[in-house]
Order: sequence, then structure tokens, then C-alpha cells
Amino acid sequence: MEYIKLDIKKAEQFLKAGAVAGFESKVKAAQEALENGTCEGSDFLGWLHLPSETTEDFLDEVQSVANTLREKCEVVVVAGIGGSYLGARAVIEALGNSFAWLVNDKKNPTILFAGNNIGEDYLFELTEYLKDKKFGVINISKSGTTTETALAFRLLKKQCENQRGKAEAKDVIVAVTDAKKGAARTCADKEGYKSFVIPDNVGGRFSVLTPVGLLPIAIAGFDIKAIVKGAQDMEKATGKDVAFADNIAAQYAATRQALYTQADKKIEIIANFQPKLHFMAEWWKQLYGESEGKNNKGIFPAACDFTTDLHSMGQWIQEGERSIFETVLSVENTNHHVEFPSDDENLDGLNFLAGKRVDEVNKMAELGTQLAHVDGGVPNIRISIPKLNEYYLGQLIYFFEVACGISGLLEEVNPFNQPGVEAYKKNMFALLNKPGYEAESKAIQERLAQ
Ligand SMILES: O=P(O)(O)OC[C@H]1O[C@](O)(CO)[C@@H](O)[C@@H]1O
Repeated sequence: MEYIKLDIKKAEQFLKAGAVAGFESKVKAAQEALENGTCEGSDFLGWLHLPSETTEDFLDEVQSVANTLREKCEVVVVAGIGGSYLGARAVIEALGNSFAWLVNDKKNPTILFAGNNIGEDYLFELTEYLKDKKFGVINISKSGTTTETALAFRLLKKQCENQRGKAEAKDVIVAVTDAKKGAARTCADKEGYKSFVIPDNVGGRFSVLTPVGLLPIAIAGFDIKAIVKGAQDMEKATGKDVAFADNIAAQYAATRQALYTQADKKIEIIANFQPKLHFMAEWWKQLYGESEGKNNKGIFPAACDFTTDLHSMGQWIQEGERSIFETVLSVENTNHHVEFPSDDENLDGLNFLAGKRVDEVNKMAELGTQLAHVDGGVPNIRISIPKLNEYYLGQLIYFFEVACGISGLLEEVNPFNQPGVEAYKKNMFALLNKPGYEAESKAIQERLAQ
């Protein structure tokens, strides 16, 4: 097996010579702080050695619960938001058939997602679709109190019980939540649902390699042992004793921070040339945005799907404000083979492509884009993934997590909290007159009346 690779040469050309190497001692200090638990947010470092601490027995237990849902359900709804949703979706969409919901071969249950928005039409349409389906639900929430997720779960639980009866519903509803606290835990214990614990020391956005991600991924039919193996290998490859120059997580973190602090690049666009990676970028956005965006600092994490967005955002990237850099997720080998056919009439003038693989054209688009954007003043970091499979996605996930921990510490923020997320929740609860928010309700009503 290979490793994913990092190429920073086309970013370094925008920096003074030695700028990335100049971060070596700071990176070392960050790695030591993570390892020794001496950094801010040290209560949330459970992800750091999670891969190597995950046992085969535990994965067998996750797989066995997944198998029960696979046997008993045509559809499984994954209820969760943010870190309790994006990792599972990222992997399932990266590995699954792009038209999974239309494929009716009964090999795998259809996986749907809910609890990640408060769209009334979304929930109406979902519950309508589920009316004649044998469906199950995974209720995923670390806090167990997140409004979006709790709202969807309340609807889905009732519907599942109405359609299958309470006794059968009990076998197809699973909770992934805190060991002791929160409504999701109380409900699971009261109803006797199978449940998995999200460790206290693993924050939501770092939880994809816990049952938060692994259970839905296993239900979707993917190999969770291979994902964890990929993460374990990356844990070794990015350990604190790996030399700075050889440690791709250290290099990525240092390059980002060099671009941010020394070249005034405030926005990182993660770009992919495979539509299957759209949700990987969404997961990455939360990981980096929630970890680094605080104390009025932080690189803004943005995402583009190429070549799609080259026809919408391409102009801005090529010639807009020069405050961006690009990190390209490049997949070296596709899983399928499609060649352009020849056409006698050649009305579209594309016969010069006849016999070529579609991926060859995509790769030339990728290279052409890289050259054009670098010429246009956009530093380029490239992450090469040998192939989209479980093993390499496991590597990629852990790589991004450890690089994020290092990068946040280089930025001198606590990468493991998210205090800013509470502001909208507080206002929403005040506006909805949630019990316990009486003073806030009064204050917000007075403010709105002004
Ligand atoms: O798992 P929970 O507690 O429902 O939280 C979901 C998401 O919401 C946040 O807490 C922000 O509100 C994220 O950090 C987290 O990933």
C-alpha cells in the first residue's frame, strides 16, 4: 500500500526561501504539546491515538450492529449535524455509487441524512418518502441536545414506531451519544436502544473514526477495518518523531500558516476534481473552520468542485482579490474505465479525444488549472490520493485531523473548542421562549422592538 502524498512546491514559490522550514521548531513544540496534553483544549485529545487504540473486537461490535440494520432496513436515516454527520457522509459519498439512491439492487440499504437542517419541506418530503419503507434511524449527537437533530429524531422515532410497532422499532433505532448525559442518552436508556458512546475526549469534528462515522459507513456497506487501518498507518507516518521534512501533516500545517502569516493569504479553497469528494470538503471545512476561526483570526476554509465550479468560480479564482490559496485533492486512479468514443460525423470536433480515458482529460484539466491559477497568483498545495477506497480515506481523514491540531496551535488558538457556535443558539432559544431563557427572551424582544 502507498501513502497519500503532499506537494507544496507551488505554494513555496509564493513565500520567502525557507519560510516553511522556518516553522520546524514551532511545529515540534505543537506536536509535543499535543502528545503530552499540555496545549489548550487538552481535554479533547482523544482523537490523537484513537486509530491505534481501536480494537478489532470493537470494530466487530460496530459491524454486528450495522449488520442488523442492513438486514432489517431498506433505508437508514442518519440523524446528526456538523461533526455528528459530515464525516459519515463524506466517506459514504466518496465510496458509494453517485446514483446510490436510484440503485435498487438491495445489496445495501439506502442511506439518507436528516437532523442537519430545520427545513420543513425537507422533513415533510423525507417523512413522505419513508411512509412505505422499512426504515431505521441512527440518532447521533455528542451533546444529545442539538435542536436540529433532536427535532428530526422526534419525528422519525414516532414514524418508525407507528410503521413497525414499538418492539420492532427498538431493533432498528440506534443512538450514538454521550455515555451519561443528554436527551439522546436518556431516550436510548429508557427505550432500550442499542447505543454507542462518543468518548468525552473526542470533539464532534474529530469523531468520524468513532461509531459516529464508522456505524453509518458500515451500514452503507463499506469496510470500516480498512478505514481504521489507513488511519493507523497515517498515525505512524505523522507521529511526532517523524522528521519535519518527511511528516506531511507537519508540512501542510506549516505551509498553511506560512501563507496566512507571511503572504497574506486569508482563504484556503479546497478543490477536488471528483464530484464524489464534495462532502469530504464539507467535512474539512468544519474541521478547520471550527478549529481555527476564533480570537478574530483564522484562515477561511472554502471549497470548490472542479471542473464544475471553474465555470462559476473560476473567474474569481483566476483574477479576483489575491487573498486565496488552493489545496487540491487529486485522485491518482479512478475505480472505473470509460473511453471517449469516436464519431464519424465529429460534429462536436472531439475526435481528437477518441480512445482517451475520461480521466486523462480530467487530469489535463487539473494540470491546466494548477498552472493557470499559479500564474494568476494563487499558491497551490496538492494532496494526491492513490485511489478512492476505504484505506486511503482513512489515511486522509487522520492526516487532516493531525494537521489541523498542529495548525491551530501554530495559530495560537485552542483548536478544540467552538464557543462561537453558541451565539446563534442562544438567540434562537430566546426567540422561541425556551424555558430557562426568560431573561434572554425579554432582552431580545426589547432589542427587536427598538
Ligand atoms: O454532536 P452534537 O452535540 O449534536 O453537535 C453537533 C455539532 O454541533 C456543534 O457542537 C456546533 O454547534 C459542532 O461542534 C458539532 O459537531
